Amino acid sequence: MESYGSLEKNTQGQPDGVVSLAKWRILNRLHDRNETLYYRVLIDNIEDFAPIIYTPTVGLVCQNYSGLFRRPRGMYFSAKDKGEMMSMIYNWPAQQVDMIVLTDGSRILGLGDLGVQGIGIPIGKLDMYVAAAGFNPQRVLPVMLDVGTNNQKLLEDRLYLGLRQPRLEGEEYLSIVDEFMEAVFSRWPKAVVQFEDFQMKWAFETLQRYRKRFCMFNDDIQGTAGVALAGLLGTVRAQGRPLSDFVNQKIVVVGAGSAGLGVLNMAIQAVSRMSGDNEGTVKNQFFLLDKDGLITKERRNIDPAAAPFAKDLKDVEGLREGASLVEVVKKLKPHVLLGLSGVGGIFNEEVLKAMRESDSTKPAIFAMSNPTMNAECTAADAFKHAGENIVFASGSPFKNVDLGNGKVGHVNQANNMYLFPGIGLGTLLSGARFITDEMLQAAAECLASYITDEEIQKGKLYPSVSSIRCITAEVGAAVLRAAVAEGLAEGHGDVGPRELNNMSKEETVEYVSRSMWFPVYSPLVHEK
Ligand SMILES: NC(=O)C1=CN([C@@H]2O[C@H](COP(=O)(O)OP(=O)(O)OC[C@H]3O[C@@H](n4cnc5c(N)ncnc54)[C@H](O)[C@@H]3O)[C@@H](O)[C@H]2O)C=CC1
Ligand SMILES: CC(=O)C(=O)O
Ligand SMILES: [Mg+2]
Repeated sequence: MESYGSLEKNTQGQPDGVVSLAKWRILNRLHDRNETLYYRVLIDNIEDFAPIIYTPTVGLVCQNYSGLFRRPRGMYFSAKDKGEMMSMIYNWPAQQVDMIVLTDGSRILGLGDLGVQGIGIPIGKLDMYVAAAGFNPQRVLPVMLDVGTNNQKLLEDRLYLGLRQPRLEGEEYLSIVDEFMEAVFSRWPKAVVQFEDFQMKWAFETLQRYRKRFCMFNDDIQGTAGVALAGLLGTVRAQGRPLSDFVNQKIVVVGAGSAGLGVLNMAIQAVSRMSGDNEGTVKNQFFLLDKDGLITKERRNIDPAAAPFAKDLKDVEGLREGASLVEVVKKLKPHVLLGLSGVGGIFNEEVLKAMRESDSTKPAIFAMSNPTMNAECTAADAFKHAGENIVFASGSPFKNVDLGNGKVGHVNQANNMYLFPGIGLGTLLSGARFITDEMLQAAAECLASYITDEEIQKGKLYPSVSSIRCITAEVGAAVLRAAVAEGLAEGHGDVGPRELNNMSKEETVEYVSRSMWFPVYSPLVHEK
């Protein structure tokens, strides 16, 4: 910590990226040298270190990974390993693996295709699994599926570590993922696999293909959706309205990719539960834009995944197919503007100023894209242009904004890190063979109810990252109980389904907390 502190002192005035990378190097070296100590300092300083081992710095690390690479971490399965993956999995030295985070590097944060350099993301996510959910670091596995890259710059970079070929497509691609999944679950049938940062077409396709066969989820689609839903419910409370008023909120979602569509799907399920209406009739309050503007039924070649959310022109009077973001905001005066576009700065001054006319007493602005450069707007700009009355959340951390006269604009971090550790841990301890919508919904509802009315009044939608272990214990317990309620829990270790079933809510939280690994040095000589 002294070394870390003196680095901060000695690098004053240097560009942020240089300083953050230097910090990452210090932590990475410690990770390689002494795992126990690494996780202890991570847990004790999670609020300060999360921005280094996770977003935003992890994005910069991935962009430079081939140059930063010193020692291998995780496992790489390349297209050339076809037919060998079972042997490779059985060669992994750990007896038991509980949690795997898997990527193919095709959409790393908002940074696009980074090929095998994307391995930084599974490593960072699993660091959060250890820090937040107490997974034993000996039992987690970061995985890169190297199916090539379409990033020309990387293909030409002499330091690039991955296969120098265009990405596999179609059946060839799927056969690699199939082989990997079958190999993993034949050795570790009780493992949980998180799909992370796959480009949209494969994110949806693999989720559909595996979710009823294997214990897996897609964090960008499902984890993000739960965090966003919890934040959206918080904004209703922030307006002093009952939760049932959620059905009346006008919500503009910018970005029709895996994350944006995941959020819409989950939010619509929530509205239809609240209103008792079926999903077909509750879509009116949601508006979706992609790079070509407002998506309506007039859209040619509409993506099938976005089609259910396309607007009928008669329902958006005064707007046209492909209307720009500023046109949409001016016309609709939405309660919430939520960005998952990956495009930095698209909530520009004009758009933010238009939010001043919002129909909400407390308009909400969610700039959820990562890393910081890709955020739809900065926190300072949001409070400056949209007004001091807003609630604000971003995917990567920003400092709270000084509004003068002792007033502070609170910055929330709307990031799936609030949920994925609990989804993974709750699922593992439940022993469920797959992850259902009900389990994910329980996770989102748990997070939404974690925050008090008093905190909401201060503009807080999510609890502090420093209490991430407590949050994860609650979320994990909620997921576990949902699995029990659905009759899916088969138990874990010595704790069988009957015991799980008999646990009260408090006992379940206690059980989840007790199951968390904590970094202490294990004695080399045991007491006699
Ligand atoms: N805060 C969080 O927890 C999470 C944040 N994200 C972030 O969300 C972003 C998007 O992720 P995915 O949905 O997986 O990507 P994606 O590539 O599947 O989708 C991006 C979408 O944005 C749209 N888009 C591009 N330019 C646009 C523009 N100028 N105006 C409006 N829409 C535009 C595209 O048409 C596409 O629909 C990334 O930056 C990622 O880091 C993703 C998951 C979780
Ligand atoms: C946070 C995250 O999963 C993403 O930006 O992709
Ligand atoms: Mg992601």
